Amino acid sequence: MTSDVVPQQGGGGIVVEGVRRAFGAVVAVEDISLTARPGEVTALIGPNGAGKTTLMLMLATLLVPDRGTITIDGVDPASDPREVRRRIGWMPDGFGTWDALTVREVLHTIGAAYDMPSHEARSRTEEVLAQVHLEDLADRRARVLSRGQKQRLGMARALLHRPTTLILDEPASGLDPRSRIELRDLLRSLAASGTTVLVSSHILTELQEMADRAVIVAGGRTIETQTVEGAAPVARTWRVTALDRQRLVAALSEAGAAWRDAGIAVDVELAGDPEAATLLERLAASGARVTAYAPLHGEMEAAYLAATEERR
Ligand SMILES: Nc1ncnc2c1ncn2[C@@H]1O[C@H](COP(=O)(O)OP(=O)(O)OP(=O)(O)O)[C@@H](O)[C@H]1O
Repeated sequence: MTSDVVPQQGGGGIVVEGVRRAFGAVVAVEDISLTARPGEVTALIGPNGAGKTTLMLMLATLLVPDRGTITIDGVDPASDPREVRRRIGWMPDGFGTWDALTVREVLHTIGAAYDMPSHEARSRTEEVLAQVHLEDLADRRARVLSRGQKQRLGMARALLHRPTTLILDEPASGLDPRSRIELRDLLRSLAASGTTVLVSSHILTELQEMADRAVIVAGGRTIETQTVEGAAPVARTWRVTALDRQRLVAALSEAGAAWRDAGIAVDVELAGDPEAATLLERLAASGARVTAYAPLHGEMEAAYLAATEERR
């Protein structure tokens, strides 16, 4: 094993087709298909128990599917787990570390596990410590790290061997606001340099800014895949406030808009952004003096709510 970036065979990225995995009578993943492309950040989102972690464990070679196929850079994790482990950086949701070692020693040990020559493991350790902003804590014992600091160490571990593919299960949980922004920027820059990034999270506002594509799963099945830019036409609620509420309500009724009271504001259901723009023009002309006009949920949140509504 070396630390060089591994050339991709054929179609790179992650391709999952019709995958199922049960634990006895519990079907954790029923039928999931998805593609995560090199150079993109793909968000894996879905309710608790949807099967996201189980799928990621299969991608990370730690579980074998009962049915369906998985390839990572064209390699099947079930038949060639060693090769897949060379290509992937895996950050589980909660992981143990060697508590007696320092942060730096943990990374040196990981480097050795990837058969990196010692000098290379050392220089690469310094690079990833800088990438995740852990330089100042490099000589602390891993056991005294805070939760967010442990998350950053997990990210450093995942990056150490320069994987082509990152599989990250809730990497932002426990991170403070600045660290979240830094993680987002890091993932974007890794994607820009050709890495395939698959990331699960429940924080949709954050994924909205980070991801190119979202795959929504529920009940162990893929229920929707969409590009983040393509998410805009979804129907969603817009919250409106105006200095003259009476005129606002009259103008909404005149426009035939479906609205309801929301305290000092009014919530309006609109089919998409073009309808929102047209309504805003009418409200401006009505003399209601609109002071705020914005969607209640981001595009990804709205798409998620719509896609998962009937499964509640
Ligand atoms: N080893 C196991 N044995 C039995 N059931 C399991 C096992 N692992 C997962 N499950 C079940 O499979 C389903 C999917 O779990 P999974 O952890 O993959 O969901 P998730 O989408 O990651 O959820 P969350 O968002 O809460 O992390 C759940 O109902 C869970 O209880």
